[in-house]
Amino acid sequence: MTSGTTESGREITGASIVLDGVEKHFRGQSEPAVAELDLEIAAGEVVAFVGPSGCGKTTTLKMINRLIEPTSGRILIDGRDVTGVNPDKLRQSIGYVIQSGGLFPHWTVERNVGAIPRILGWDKARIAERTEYLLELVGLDPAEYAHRLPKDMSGGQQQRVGVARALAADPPVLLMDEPFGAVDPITRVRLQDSLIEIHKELGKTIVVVTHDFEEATKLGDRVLILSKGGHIEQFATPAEILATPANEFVSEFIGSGATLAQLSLTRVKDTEYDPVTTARVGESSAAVVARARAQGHRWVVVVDSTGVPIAWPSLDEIGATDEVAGFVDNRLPVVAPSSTLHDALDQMLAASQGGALVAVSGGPLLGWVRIGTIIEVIRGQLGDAHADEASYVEFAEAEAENGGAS
Ligand SMILES: Nc1ncnc2c1ncn2[C@@H]1O[C@H](COP(=O)(O)OP(=O)(O)OP(=O)(O)O)[C@@H](O)[C@H]1O
Repeated sequence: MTSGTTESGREITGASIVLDGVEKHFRGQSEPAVAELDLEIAAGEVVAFVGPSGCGKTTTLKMINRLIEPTSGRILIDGRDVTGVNPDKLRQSIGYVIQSGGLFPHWTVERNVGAIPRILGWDKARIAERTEYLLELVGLDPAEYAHRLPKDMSGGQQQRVGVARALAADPPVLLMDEPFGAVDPITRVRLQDSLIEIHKELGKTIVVVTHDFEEATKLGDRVLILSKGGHIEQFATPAEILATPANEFVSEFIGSGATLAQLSLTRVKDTEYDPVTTARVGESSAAVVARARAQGHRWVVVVDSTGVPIAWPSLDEIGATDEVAGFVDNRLPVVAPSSTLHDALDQMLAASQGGALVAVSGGPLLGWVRIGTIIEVIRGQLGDAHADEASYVEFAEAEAENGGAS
């Protein structure tokens, strides 16, 4: 395992992955699914594989943990050739997450997460401690979820358990095959944000296969664009790919998604937040209104006992009852600092609000970001070179004027 720190000072616990002339020729097929692929992924890096259907993304991913045996070539993890290693042993050291979660439906969450540590012979106390840590890491309260069955959880929650399970034995590498492909768009954004947080915390090497170029630009430090036969068209940072597509294939592939992907290059944390007045359920409404007025705020954010925002009422709405009500607004636009500007705009427009609250998942409320702030950033990004995209800005501005919390 490689040690050291990233630019942000985080410890790298991931391992490098090298594919050296790797090829997969399925029996009965005239062409190889993946031909002579050379690829180097640095320790602690997140790499997203994208490309048209059938280009060999999944085959390449599954060769890394040898769920698919390469026909030829070498695969090195942390410098060690793993093509001759016992595949079961190898898979215990590489986390793997698939689209549907792949959980055992009749096992509790706790049992699912502890599956590999049990095979590795960990004692019960160590497994219990690790499970609790991991459930918290993926944003699930252990007290509430450890004893649940996957069938009694939402798709997004099951995916969180899938990630916890994949990380159970602290593998240096995490492979993910369309991990968020089967959940609704809002859950998808939250799961992406959680993955970014987890990566920041753990510094693993992550390889993620996705159909969605925008998701690739959001998650990947670098994006690998493949064409048929696992041919590399471009392997570069999202910004590089958008600024200088390597060839016509890449330009066409990113084509209509390019504008949205531009918005994905800037994160909410790169913009300015405005402060909010918060209120607790049951507090005196008059005191809350006075506090908000003193700050010049026309809205307050009601938070639950753990500090998680639950509603964003106006002062008139707050003043309608003596005490702050515990109403939970299920459409509340909340984004994480790692969310992209595109995620933030989506949330605002879906909620018909002129802003979105910024909160670390399950953590403190940091403030709110105005649609106007985002529009300014987009304007700067698009510049004059993309005058036609101005219509998107106008659309967003019109939405902002039509109402919401700005
Ligand atoms: N088990 C198999 N036997 C024979 N051919 C296979 C097998 N698995 C994949 N292939 C073929 O290999 C090629 C690459 O498939 P692969 O699943 O890796 O593509 P992909 O890029 O992940 O596609 P998608 O985005 O549709 O999942 C395809 O032509 C596919 O039909």
